[in-house]
Amino acid sequence: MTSTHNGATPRGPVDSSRIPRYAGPATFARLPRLDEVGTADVAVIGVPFDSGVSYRPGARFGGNAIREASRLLRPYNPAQDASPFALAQVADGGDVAVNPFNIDEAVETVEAAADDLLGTGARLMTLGGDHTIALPLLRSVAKKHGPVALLHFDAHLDTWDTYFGAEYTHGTPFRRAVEEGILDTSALSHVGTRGPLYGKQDLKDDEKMGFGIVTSADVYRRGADEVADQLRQRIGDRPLYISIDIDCLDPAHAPGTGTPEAGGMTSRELLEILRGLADCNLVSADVVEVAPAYDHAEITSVAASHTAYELTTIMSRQIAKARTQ
Ligand SMILES: N=C(N)NCCCC(=O)O
Ligand SMILES: [Zn+2]
Ligand SMILES: [Zn+2]
Repeated sequence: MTSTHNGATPRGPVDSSRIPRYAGPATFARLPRLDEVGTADVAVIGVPFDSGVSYRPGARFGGNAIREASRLLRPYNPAQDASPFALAQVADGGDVAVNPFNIDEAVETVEAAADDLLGTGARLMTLGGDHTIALPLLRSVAKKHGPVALLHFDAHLDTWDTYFGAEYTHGTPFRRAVEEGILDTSALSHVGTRGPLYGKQDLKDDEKMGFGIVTSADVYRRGADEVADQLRQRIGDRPLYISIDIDCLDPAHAPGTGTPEAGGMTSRELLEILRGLADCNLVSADVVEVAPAYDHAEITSVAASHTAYELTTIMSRQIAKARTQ
């Protein structure tokens, strides 16, 4: 049996063969709460914040919708041949209580919460929230690891400058992050990019910041395996942060989001690309922009819960591997 960093056997999810999976309060994958286990190797947290959006609001409800949709996740992940919740202690740290009326303060609160959790040795699996929250999360991760490689799955670049004069919005986190020097600009990629822009300059600015782009059409034409291989080569063994805007998926696969764009990836393509990155040094990740009010039959939150499950599995495998070295 594997042990956690404090030597204990990981406490896993509620046993769904004894307690029906639809019963009781929803934590991610029916895992224990962080306060029930003390510390965790991977802390799943929610950030109920959507004051940075440019179009439809509602991502403040995303974290809890993902938790609800994650009740059906099972403990063994055949795609990565791993039992993520036995390899490492994964626990649900609840929500960060962020100010909905003051974006600057909310950004500070998220950074401080991430500092606290990363300080305990945990990696973070954050459930958003709008994409604004990636900036404070990256700040915190960079304090620990130095500038990190970034894989950004999104229909949008999110490297725009300001909206209505505001610097911290869901369309601007990665420009701020590059300006602050918290990203390793030799390993930055957008995946799933598509849709109309404000002008051609958007792409030129983005390229100058160091980003490579794998469009949604590239994924379709070249296939998930080839894309994952190329990304893996670019990332190497650098500390990696993965930020997943659920609108990287086609609206057919993720209707419940704030700024939908036609022509996106399938959930199968996204999951397969992630599985192809299983050996990368994933230090933390987020899944954001799930807006349940626009969802149908939990299509979006089911896709998001499986996405977070793959990311959590990658981290748990890495943690277990590091322990045996
Ligand atoms: N991060 C997300 N989802 N969207 C950014 C879109 C910014 C815009 O409306 O131009
Ligand atoms: Zn987006
Ligand atoms: Zn985004």
